[in-house]
Amino acid sequence: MTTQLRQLAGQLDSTVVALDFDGVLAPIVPRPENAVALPGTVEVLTAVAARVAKVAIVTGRAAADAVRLGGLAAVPGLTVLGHYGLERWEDGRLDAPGADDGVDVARRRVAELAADRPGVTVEDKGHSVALHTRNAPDPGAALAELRPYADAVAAGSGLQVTPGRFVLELRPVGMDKGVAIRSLVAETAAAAVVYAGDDIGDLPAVAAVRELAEDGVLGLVVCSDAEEASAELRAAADIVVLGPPGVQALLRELAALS
Ligand SMILES: O=P(O)(O)OC[C@H]1O[C@H](O[C@H]2O[C@H](CO)[C@@H](O)[C@H](O)[C@H]2O)[C@H](O)[C@@H](O)[C@@H]1O
Repeated sequence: MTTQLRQLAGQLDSTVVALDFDGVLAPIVPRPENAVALPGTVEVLTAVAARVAKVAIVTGRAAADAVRLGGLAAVPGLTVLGHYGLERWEDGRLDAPGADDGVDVARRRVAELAADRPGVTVEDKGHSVALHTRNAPDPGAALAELRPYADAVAAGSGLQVTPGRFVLELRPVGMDKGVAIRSLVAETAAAAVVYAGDDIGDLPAVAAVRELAEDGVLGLVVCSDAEEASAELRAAADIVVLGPPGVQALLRELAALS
């Protein structure tokens, strides 16, 4: 048994378990549309959901995409917060905001940026657009070269840039995974929260877990590690496991906690 998990014994029924999708439940693959949750994900999430106050997926993906790619509709009581918390999916029902004019502007500019850069692709997520460089000849160099252009497009369209694993996301301001975590804890009146992530976009969730601890909410941060995982998140984590298989093993331990 992972030592840190023992702290949750006796209060699992007032614990929120919140998990990122890509790199945490789903192994990273070259093309976003081909990502799928690791086999066994639905089963382990179902087992955890039966023990805790709430299991939630908090993702940069559109909520419906994460549900579809993960087969997550089969998990009873699951909440999926998409677009870093802008969207909420529950029981097959999706609450989402209206279209953002800034995203419409950015969509056109981002397509122009990708057009003359080999291997750079655009993921249009509706409420945000992402520039992916994983398939460029030098993904890191392409990301660095594109960053100032993405910043300028975001500034001109009232959006923010969230960098990630060979990706630059242009998305509305005002929402992040920290806001999402605080809402989940408040609405469940949770005494403990576990958050698992791997990337820069997860850092606000880590900050929220630490702030909640000051109010007496027990917090555990899990890093789903990989060479490209956020070094800051790895350093801040209470538990470091190796990628989605490591996360799944940890969730199995959590579900079996007595
Ligand atoms: O918050 P998350 O659930 O971690 O989502 C973050 C972004 O993940 C996806 O991109 C990443 O995964 C892709 C599939 O494995 C990979 O090809 C890409 O290089 C990664 O950056 C997703 O495509 C984005 O929309 C998410 O925001």
